[in-house]
Amino acid sequence: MISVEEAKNLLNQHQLSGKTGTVALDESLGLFLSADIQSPIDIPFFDNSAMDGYAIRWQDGQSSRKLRAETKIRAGEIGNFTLGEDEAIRIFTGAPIPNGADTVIQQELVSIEGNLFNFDIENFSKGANVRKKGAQNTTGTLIAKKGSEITPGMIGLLASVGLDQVPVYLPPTVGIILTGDELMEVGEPLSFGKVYDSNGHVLKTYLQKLGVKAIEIAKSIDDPDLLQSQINDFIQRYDVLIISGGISVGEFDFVKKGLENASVKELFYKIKQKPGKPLYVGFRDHQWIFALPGNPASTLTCFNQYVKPCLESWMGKSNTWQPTGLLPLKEDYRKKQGLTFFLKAKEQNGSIEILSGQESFNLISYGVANCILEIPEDIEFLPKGSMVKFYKW
Ligand SMILES: Nc1nc2c(c(=O)[nH]1)N[C@H]1C(S)=C(S)[C@@H](COP(=O)(O)OP(=O)(O)OC[C@H]3O[C@@H](n4cnc5c(N)ncnc54)[C@H](O)[C@@H]3O)O[C@H]1N2
Ligand code: MOO
Repeated sequence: MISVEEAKNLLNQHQLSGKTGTVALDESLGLFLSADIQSPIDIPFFDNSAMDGYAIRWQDGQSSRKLRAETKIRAGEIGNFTLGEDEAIRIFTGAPIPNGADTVIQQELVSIEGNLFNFDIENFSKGANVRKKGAQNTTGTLIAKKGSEITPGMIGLLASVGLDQVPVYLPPTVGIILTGDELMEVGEPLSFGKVYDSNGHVLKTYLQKLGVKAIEIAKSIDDPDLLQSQINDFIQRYDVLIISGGISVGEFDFVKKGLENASVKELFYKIKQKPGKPLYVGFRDHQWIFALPGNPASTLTCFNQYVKPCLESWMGKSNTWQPTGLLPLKEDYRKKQGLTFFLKAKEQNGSIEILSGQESFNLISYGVANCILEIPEDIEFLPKGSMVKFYKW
């Protein structure tokens, strides 16, 4: 059995990265850029007004001038206007500045008497309220770096320069096999001896949260031949194979043998941790294979701690093994030495509360947990206030 640290080091050294490609801008949220982005155009594309008001020529140097009443320049205007000497032209936010003008006086700060436009010149400087062409970026400027996460803000930036397709690291395709004769689908009345499948729902939705779209789930009864044919089939068709359950030492745990038969190379099996001790990770060519212990808390914890960082690095994210941070414990904590404990916890107001209901079958604490806490193998007691590593979902 290896330690948590050894397992994470092995995975980190064996990183697999995904293919690159392009996706539609609106499909790119949460993915990572696979190339630097240079702006194809100047933004703003033309000098335009930052206010509803009046465009003037500063050099006229007067606080009173003729209002050219027949002209109004709106946003979207494509006409070409020129400001005469000692003139002011009505203009609206986003509209192109007329030739000859260089300043906009905001409408609340002017007075109009008949055809005469007046303002207090002391309140303005040359260039006021004009958004200059290229002020955001000029053509060819590096606006986003390779490896950056595509956030809603990044999508706004890329849209502002007109990109409809975005170069990204493509997410892996994932096949999930859920093992166990006892599994029933949610929505049906539960029978004696059975359990609702929760792992399938956790894995599918957690993968979706990470940006994985191509997901297929198969259920397998505890029959070695059926399991073998499902493993063989999924391993041909998916970048990543995740199996839930059947990886322990019971008579009906056929997963490890099935993976060996499919030429999967074992990276490790069993970690000194609770929950999730019998975690198995293997690989084949450019594929990850994760066999997660079936207990629900073990599946979720192993996904958060091991599968998620591997898939995030596949998708171009960096530093995926870092904890979210360190925070002080709200109460004393005691455990046995020898295993790293991952605990469901709640981070709130700068401290960490360990929740009750930590058993491997018990999902109650997961309903309120917003992070997983790591207590190292050699620790027996941590007094209140001790700094601990935590990992957000
Ligand atoms: N003799 C030993 N027995 C066990 C050991 C051990 O070291 N020696 N390890 C225990 C630990 S720790 C874990 S974790 C489990 C892992 O077992 P498996 O990966 O083989 O998982 P299963 O036996 O198939 O299932 C375990 C448990 O989880 C429930 N389950 C399974 N799949 C689902 C699902 N999709 N949704 C909800 N619940 C699921 C299943 O009904 C079992 O109760 O082994 C221990 N045993
Ligand atoms: O480690 Mo098992 O994952 O305790 O239930």
